[in-house]
Amino acid sequence: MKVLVPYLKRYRKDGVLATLSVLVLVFATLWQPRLLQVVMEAILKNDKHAVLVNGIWLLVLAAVGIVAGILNTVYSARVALGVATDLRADLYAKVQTLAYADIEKFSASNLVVRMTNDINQVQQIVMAFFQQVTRIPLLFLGAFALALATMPEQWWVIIAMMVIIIGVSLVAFRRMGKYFAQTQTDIEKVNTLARENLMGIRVVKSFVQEPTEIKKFAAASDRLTDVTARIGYLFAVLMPAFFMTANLAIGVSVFLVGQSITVHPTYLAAITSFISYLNQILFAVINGGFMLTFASRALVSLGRLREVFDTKPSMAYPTTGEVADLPGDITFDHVTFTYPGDAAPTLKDVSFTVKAGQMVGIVGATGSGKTTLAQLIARLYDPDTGTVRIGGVDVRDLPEKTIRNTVAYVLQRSTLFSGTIAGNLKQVQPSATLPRMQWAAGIAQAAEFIDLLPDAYDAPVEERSANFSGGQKQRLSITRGVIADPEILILDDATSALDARSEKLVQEALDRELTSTTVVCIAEKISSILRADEILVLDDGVLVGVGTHHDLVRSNPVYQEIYATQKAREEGI
Ligand SMILES: Nc1ncnc2c1ncn2[C@@H]1O[C@H](COP(=O)(O)OP(=O)(O)OP(=O)(O)O)[C@@H](O)[C@H]1O
Repeated sequence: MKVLVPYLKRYRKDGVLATLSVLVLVFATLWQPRLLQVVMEAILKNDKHAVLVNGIWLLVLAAVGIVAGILNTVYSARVALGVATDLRADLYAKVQTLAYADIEKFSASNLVVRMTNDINQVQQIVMAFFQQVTRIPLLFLGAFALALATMPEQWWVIIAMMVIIIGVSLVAFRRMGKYFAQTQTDIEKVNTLARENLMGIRVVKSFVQEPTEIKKFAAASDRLTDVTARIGYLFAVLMPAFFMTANLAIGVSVFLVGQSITVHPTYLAAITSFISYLNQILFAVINGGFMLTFASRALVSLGRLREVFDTKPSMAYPTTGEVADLPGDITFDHVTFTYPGDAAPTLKDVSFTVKAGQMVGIVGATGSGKTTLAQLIARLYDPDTGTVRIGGVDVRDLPEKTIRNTVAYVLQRSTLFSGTIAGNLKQVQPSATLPRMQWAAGIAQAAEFIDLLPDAYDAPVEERSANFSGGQKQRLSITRGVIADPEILILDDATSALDARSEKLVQEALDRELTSTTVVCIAEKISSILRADEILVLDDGVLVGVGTHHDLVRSNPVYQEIYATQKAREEGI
């Protein structure tokens, strides 16, 4: 609840108006049966004037009730929508402040569910709060008091009805709460399965996994159907049970009143309003039960939102001291790094220095720590011990903006954002002109295919850049990486989908155009880094060799083995 208070305060005025209108609505609801009773008494007495006057009042009261109901809905919706919109914006902003490791801990899809589903739950409960929280107790107590006042001798009928309804509600709504919680979990499971399947649809299809996937999805979907059906059954039994109890109470009252109607003819008018009050009590109890059920769901959602808001970013950046032109030298000084939750370190006591403007290759078996090393340069993680320096400065002393402006990181499967090619490039350099984009695309060997697109740089990029081939995506990602002429460019297996000729052209263009940029190239193929000024050889997280290709091929056993294996594969041995 604490999370919600500051947001509710922003909409205080709408909240007060919603509450005031609900007060008017309750008054109108409670007073209508009373007036109806007066009208009926006047009819029985054949007092036409009283019938007319009170009849008009009844209509006015009904109209006031309708207007108050509409106003209450409008103001409640304003508060609910406002709170949800602000919460969503703040949550999104908060997620942006989290470190890469923090986001991995939550998982991206989990954060999406929190930003959508959980915020929807909160929106619904805020709406219900302003519609029902004052209304239910006032209606319940008011209807109870007025029912007693109307027919005091029937007090035991009211009490008996209330005991039965509240008893049934407690049992039924508790069970319903459990089922609702179960639906939340099941919806998440169905969502995850659908998302995983659709995102990996190529793998699913190429391994003919459709039948297995369909079975998995059907099982999760059946569980969801099952629990939703249980809620339906409960409703199916609950509602008639409530109405039967109320009707039984009404029946008993009518029977008892019928016994004495000849002695007290005014009872005929009283019984009508008494029945209305019994129905209002029923309505209040049912709505109260629903409120409690929904509130318990919303509390879980609020807890999940608070968890994100309370997460302290595991990395802090200095906010001042931005450095404009940091040179691209890279130093690792006895760096050891362990992934959060892992027992053993992934990088062990790694030390090396690369001068600005050099090209450095990183090789090693799969899982030897190449990507991890690159991520430490871009400060996506901090080392356990040791120091990573860029331009002679510890990366922990650099503002985030300086690091992002200095280091461009191109991944093998980089994400392009849906929009246009130009839009993606301008995300890195908002001022990028067309000649600048053409220059960057020329380096990445992307210009030739972009020029063939009908809209060229304004060509659309679909979700997950599905309208481009693997090689085109890589070229576009490299274009985005070089457009701002970074001091350090990391190519993490970023040319794997390029043919040998294009890869060579990219490298030559990088040499020619980005003369002062340090290029860190992680490559599976040694042929990609033959020309590197320095090659780092990693073996199970340990830096076992540093040198040029010529040095290493003569003296480094790990490098020799990788080289021999690749040569044999190329020659088809
Ligand atoms: N986010 C992570 N959390 C925990 N362990 C991780 C994480 N990312 C990588 N690892 C582990 O760290 C080790 C090194 O991974 P890394 O991706 O750096 O290797 P790599 O040399 O780049 O491999 P490849 O050539 O296959 O890309 C692997 O054992 C991997 O399982």
